[in-house]
Amino acid sequence: MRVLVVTAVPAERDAVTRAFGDVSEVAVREVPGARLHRVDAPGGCGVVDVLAGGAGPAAAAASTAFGLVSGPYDLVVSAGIGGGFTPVAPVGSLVVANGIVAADLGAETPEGFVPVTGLGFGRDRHLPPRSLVRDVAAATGALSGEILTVSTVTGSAERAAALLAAHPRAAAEAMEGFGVAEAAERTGVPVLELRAVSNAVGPRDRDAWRIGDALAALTGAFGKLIPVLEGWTRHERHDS
Ligand SMILES: O=C(O)c1cccc(C(=O)CC[C@H]2O[C@@H](n3cnc4c(=O)[nH]cnc43)[C@H](O)[C@@H]2O)c1
Repeated sequence: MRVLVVTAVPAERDAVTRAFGDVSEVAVREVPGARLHRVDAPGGCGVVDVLAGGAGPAAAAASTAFGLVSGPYDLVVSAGIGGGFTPVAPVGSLVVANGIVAADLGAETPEGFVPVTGLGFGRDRHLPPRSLVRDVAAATGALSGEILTVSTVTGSAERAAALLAAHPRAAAEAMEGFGVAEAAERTGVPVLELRAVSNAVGPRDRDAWRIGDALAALTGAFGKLIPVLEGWTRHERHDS
């Protein structure tokens, strides 16, 4: 099993690698355009490469594309902290995406926001494998829902309400998932997005972000994830 995990910042990357042991013992591999932190999956069942690719969908897409060069990979995971929509995804909870949605990719019109698909081109969502989402949710306790990819962190109740009106199945928002998925899709590699909720989506209150708790939840989730990913890549990848 070979998995590429893409986070935004080094603190998130280290929260992932910490699930596999001492961060100081992680092997660093430089590949053109990306720096991979490689850990051995428990039980000798493969490798997990973790990449802090930068914030936002463009940085995420570019760094994922470079990271994929060192493949082949069975799966790409967009992971990190994120904002949770209240009351579905409270601070400290985990969300696994059953849809990775580009929430602000489109056009404003007199009738409201229209996604690129409504304009007749592009795509505005990627769908992770259903059986994998189900198994990851069961193993980690994550709830499954749509995770919105936004270029601007939501900072008002009005914007949160508008996003929910446009995407009623949204559970969380973050800034990289759609970019990671766009790169993965171009090489035919399945994608997953997993977020630990650090803050509520709504009026900006940076002091209320529980980043440490969310990073700890991310570490805990990855500790439970590997047997699921290993089973899925071995048995189910081709029929889900
Ligand atoms: O300051 C720190 O110590 C620190 C440690 C880890 C991560 C951070 C970040 O700021 C990560 C930025 C990353 O987080 C996602 N995120 C988190 N909350 C939201 C949100 O409400 N709306 C959108 N994105 C969110 C996002 O993917 C950022 O790239 C800081």
